[in-house]
Amino acid sequence: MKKLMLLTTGGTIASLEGDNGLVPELEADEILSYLPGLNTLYHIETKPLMNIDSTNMQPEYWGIIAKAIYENYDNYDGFVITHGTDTMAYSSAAISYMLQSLDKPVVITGSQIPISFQKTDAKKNISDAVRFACEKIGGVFIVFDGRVIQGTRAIKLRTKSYDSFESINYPYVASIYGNKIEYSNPLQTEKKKEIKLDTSLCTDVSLVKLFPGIKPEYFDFLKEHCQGIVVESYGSGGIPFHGRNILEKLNELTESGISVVVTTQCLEEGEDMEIYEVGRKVNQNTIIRSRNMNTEAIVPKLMWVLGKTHDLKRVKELMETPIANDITI
Ligand SMILES: NC(=O)C[C@H](N)C(=O)O
Repeated sequence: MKKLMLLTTGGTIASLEGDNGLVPELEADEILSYLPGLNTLYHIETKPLMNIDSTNMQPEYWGIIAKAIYENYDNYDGFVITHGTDTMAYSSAAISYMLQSLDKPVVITGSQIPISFQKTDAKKNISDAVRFACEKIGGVFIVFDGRVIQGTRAIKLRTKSYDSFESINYPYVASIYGNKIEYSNPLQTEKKKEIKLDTSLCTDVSLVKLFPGIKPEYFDFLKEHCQGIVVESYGSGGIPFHGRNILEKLNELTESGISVVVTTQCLEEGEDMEIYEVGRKVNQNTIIRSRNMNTEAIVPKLMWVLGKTHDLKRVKELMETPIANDITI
């Protein structure tokens, strides 16, 4: 019988109706009690870590989750984390950076409807997550509505539907049909690896979504408060220089030692700053290219990289190096 650890952090899945809306209340064992059959198939031990709506997730809590897995790694065949959906994609990416060289599955799941409700997606999602946590595959994954998504590639696309999560610029790792798992690509045999934990972060990071008319002065404020800035530009990755000159501001930021990553507001296909003048004018030697990473991965990756170095060249190198399948071009 496979031995798994269930770590709980809160979210809708653990919520009850309170006087003021849904609040995470259920403890790990209470969640499992809704799925009595699971204990006959798997040996599951529980570890409650926190009980929060994931809207309240903080970067420091990612480290708590990663450490808990690291400390228990040798004693289990796989790990399941229950988590709210709102910031699940950020957490799955962050844990993918903090915990590397995994040769066992770390599976994050949650639900759109509490497990305590009559009609709920929670039971299916936990059953699927537990099933996938028994696989011989290493890495961090989100399992939701029968889809297995690489931890660095997920976004929450829908606020209410069961198929809330999508995999961006990367195929689903697998699909789950009851007890059957269908992989999108043949599984590579995993070599025994030495798990690595690195939870250091610099949280002085900002995310800016460009819009026509955005004030350059906004970046003066960020210069005083940030070590790293992610700019969600438009389309293939251009930065405006007419009228309100944002390009000039980004150059000022990098000159003062701040790391600037350019990505795109388009969800699919990533940036390609080679195509247009508005992209080519961006200084490719200093500005960090995000290629086809998604924002939910770029933000925690930048915090994680800045936790190691503030040297602009080194930050650029690390950010542009694929980790846990986060970049494929
Ligand atoms: N479906 C959910 O889990 C949403 C909830 N607000 C959370 O992220 O914790």
